[in-house]
Amino acid sequence: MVPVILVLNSGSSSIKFSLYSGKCEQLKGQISGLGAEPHLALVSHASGLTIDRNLQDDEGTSHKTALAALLPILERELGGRPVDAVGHRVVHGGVYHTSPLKITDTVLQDLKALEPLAPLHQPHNLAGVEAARAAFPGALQTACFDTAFHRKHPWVNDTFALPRSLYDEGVRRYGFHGLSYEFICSHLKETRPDVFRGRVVVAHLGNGASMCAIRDGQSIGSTMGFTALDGLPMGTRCGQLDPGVVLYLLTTKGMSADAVSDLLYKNSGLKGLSGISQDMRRLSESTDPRAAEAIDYFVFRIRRELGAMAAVLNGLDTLVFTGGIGENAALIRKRVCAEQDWLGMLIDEARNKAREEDISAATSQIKVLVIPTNEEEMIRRHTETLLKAAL
Ligand SMILES: Nc1ncnc2c1ncn2[C@@H]1O[C@H](COP(=O)(O)OP(=O)(O)O)[C@@H](O)[C@H]1O
Ligand SMILES: CC(=O)OP(=O)(O)O
Ligand SMILES: [Mg+2]
Repeated sequence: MVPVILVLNSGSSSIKFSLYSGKCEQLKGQISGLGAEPHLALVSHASGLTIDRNLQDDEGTSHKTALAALLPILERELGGRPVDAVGHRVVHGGVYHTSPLKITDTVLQDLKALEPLAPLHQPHNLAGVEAARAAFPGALQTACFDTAFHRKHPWVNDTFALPRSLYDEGVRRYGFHGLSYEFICSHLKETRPDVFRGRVVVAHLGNGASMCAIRDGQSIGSTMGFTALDGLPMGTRCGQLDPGVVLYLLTTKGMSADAVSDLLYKNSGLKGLSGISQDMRRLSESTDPRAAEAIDYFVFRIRRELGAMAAVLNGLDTLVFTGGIGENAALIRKRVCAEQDWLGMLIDEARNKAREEDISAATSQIKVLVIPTNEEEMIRRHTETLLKAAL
């Protein structure tokens, strides 16, 4: 029998979901704007059902209520067919979870303990697990980790220069967006094996944003660290920060730990710098100079990290853009790739605007690609493997 697999990717303000019959995607959608302007968009390739509507107040207040609104729709779509497995994106797997696994009560407890290290994601990921366990009690539940892809990166990229005891207790540079990087690698391996074997930097630029240096499909290093706060500035997260700033906020300004956490996770990044929005589309359309400055900083940090990664990789063969901004914002791609003569990197304006997969100019020494990521498909593959192993 072809297995039915549901994938849930619960993010900071959204729930992305896909329903598969075997390898075939049957339905895909997302609930966005949770807690603000919740919206449900869904397309079923199987039944032709499309939904594109705002959620009612009581449906969109939290991840839990949104899932409760979604589940009857999925059940109708399934028409009585049981769900064999539910695959979940779990952002933080800590030191020990280095590959996808079946969720048991013990695993769930373990993952809950990591909530403080990913407060924007982990509680929502696990709320998704609990909702799915209640709705589909017979189904295998799996956790697929954002951190797993990076666990074999070199020690120099895994550690901070802190006393060893902290490393030993798990204060490490984990790195995130691993399911996205894994998907990009599998796409490259299949369609461009020469590129796959080379020196690759992937820029996953979405509401959360990070970059990863990759060789032979292996993570060499990434911009995110112990938490998903580090590295590039994001929609609402600060990115790289002198830890002295945190000490200043706590001591001189007397802020509470919760207030500092809110500041760094929810009110910094593009939102904090612009004072307007966390949304790149809105900032790009704005004439406010603060919006332009927020974008300047975003682009500056990407270029800086690209230089650092090219140095670590001893050169660069390919740059890949992905994520909501990487896939859709031609102007950001153009600005990241402008004046990169030292790298010999040049993009073709027309191809960039048309969002072709290969946007490099004919004379460019570096390939520049735009590849839509698919974290849900990666979770499906892992879940299918675990399902087969469980039979
Ligand atoms: N056409 C576009 N131009 C610029 N930014 C865009 C465009 N489409 C989407 N984005 C941006 O992509 C970001 C969301 O990326 P996404 O990867 O979907 O986020 P998440 O991290 O929540 O999965 C938002 O900042 C949004 O404004
Ligand atoms: C890890 C992370 O930042 O995820 P997202 O991009 O979904 O916010
Ligand atoms: Mg994302």
